[in-house]
Order: sequence, then C-alpha cells, then structure tokens
Amino acid sequence: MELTAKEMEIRLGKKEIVKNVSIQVKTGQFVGLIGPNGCGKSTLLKSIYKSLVPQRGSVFLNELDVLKSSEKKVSQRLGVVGQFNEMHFDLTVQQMVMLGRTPHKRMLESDKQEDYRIVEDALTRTRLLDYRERSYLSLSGGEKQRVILARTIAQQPEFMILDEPTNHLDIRYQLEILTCVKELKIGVLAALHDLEMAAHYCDYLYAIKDGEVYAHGIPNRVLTPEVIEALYQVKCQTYINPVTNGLGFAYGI
Ligand SMILES: Nc1ncnc2c1ncn2[C@@H]1O[C@H](COP(=O)(O)OP(=O)(O)OP(=O)(O)O)[C@@H](O)[C@H]1O
Repeated sequence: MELTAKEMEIRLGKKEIVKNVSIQVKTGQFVGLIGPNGCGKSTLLKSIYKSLVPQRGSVFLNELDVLKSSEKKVSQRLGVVGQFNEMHFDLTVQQMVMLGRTPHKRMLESDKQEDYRIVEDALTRTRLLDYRERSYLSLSGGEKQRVILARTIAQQPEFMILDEPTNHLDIRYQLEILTCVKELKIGVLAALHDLEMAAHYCDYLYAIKDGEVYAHGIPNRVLTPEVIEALYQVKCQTYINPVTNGLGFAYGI
C-alpha cells in the first residue's frame, strides 16, 4: 500500500507549522522523518492520520482518500503508534491488544477464535506473552509503548505511522521494535530521532526543517555532516560504525 501526502499546509493558531510538504512512501518502504524538536514532524503525521485537519493538502493510501474517508475505513488500513499512550481507565494487556481488532468488527460483535490468534501473534512479536494479564496502567513507559505497538500489529494494518516509536525504550527494545516493524513488510512512515537507527532501518528519509522538506533521499545522501549541521545546529562527523558496519555519527556543539 502506497502513501501519498501532497502539498500539506498546517497552521496552528497564527503559526504556519507545516509549509507545503509532500511525502511519498512506496509499497513496502520504510520511510523516516527526521528533524529537530519542534520542526513539525508530529504535526505532519497527525494531519496524515486524521488527528488534525490541515489547511491544505491531500492524503491518499492507494486510491483511498484518507482525509475524506471515515475513521473506520481508514483504521482498517492504517495503524498508528503515537507519542503519548496515556489512558484513563485500566485494561489488561490482552484486552488492550484486542482493541486493535475493533476496526474489523461490527458494533458489539464478540471476539472470535481468529481474533485471539491474531492477538497472540502480536503479543509474541512484541515479546509480551508473559504480560497478558498485567494491568496496562501498572506498566513502565517502555512496556506501554510495546503494548501499543502490539495493539497496532493486531489491527493488521497495511500501512503504519510511528511517531518516535522508540521513545521510552532501552537500546535492546529500540532495536527489537524497529526490527519487528520492519519484518511486517508493510509501508511505514516513522518520525525518528536516532540518526543511526534512521540510517539502518529506513529505505528513504525526509529531513524537515522549520516545517519544510530540507532534504530527501536515501539515508546515505541525506545524512551528511552538512545536512545534519544545518538541521540541528551542531558540528558533526560521520564514520562507519564498527559494530553495525552502518553509518555512525559524532556530534559536538
Ligand atoms: N496547538 C498549538 N498551537 C500553537 N503551536 C503549536 C500547537 N501544537 C504544536 N505547536 C507548535 O508546533 C511546532 C511543531 O510541533 P511538532 O510537535 O509537530 O514538532 P516535532 O517536530 O514533532 O517535535 P519533537 O521532535 O519535539 O516531537 C512546535 O513549535 C510546537 O510548539
């Protein structure tokens, strides 16, 4: 499933936060959004997953006009892992992940054997099988993050949007979560802060600065010292990381 967001413009209050941004994610591609705090990544993602109405622009998932379609129709295809996962009522981990099945059900339809199988698979992929009876509210930030990912996997989306999915996670789980998402082999658009991870997991990157696309291309082309210095106002050198054999970054002010 292909995502095409065209000429997106978003104003919040009097401020223009996203300025004429176009993004494309081809079928099966893992595309990253990078850029400094406050550059507009979350705002752009929110407008793509219908949590914010843009002033201008269009979003298509293949032929589905996302901005003009119902929540239910969109959530049958699009899964979202957002930045904040707070809830006001408590459920077990199993119940939380089962919520991922909601878009595929009719009103008040009960859980079927197939739903339990899908939830089991999502819990296995996110290494949460031992947590199924735990209360969601009692979990740590990182554990909650994994439950939200499991819920999104149980939704069986054909496309996934992730807003800093590795927020709260220790390094092992950061790697595991991104590997787990990559293994789904669906189109992904993810805001990422860790540039080594962006270089490793993304097929293509959009670098955002002041609400505009500053650079885009394959990671090796975008993650140059010049672009990183311009984006983050730091000194930067790149090197080959001896552990991963991928791109590494050294920073200073
Ligand atoms: N309701 C609002 N009214 C006015 N400005 C807002 C509102 N919501 C967000 N902003 C501003 O919009 C800008 C972009 O915020 P956004 O959350 O999209 O950035 P981001 O790139 O995702 O940042 P981060 O990396 O810190 O998550 C910020 O300057 C933020 O303060």
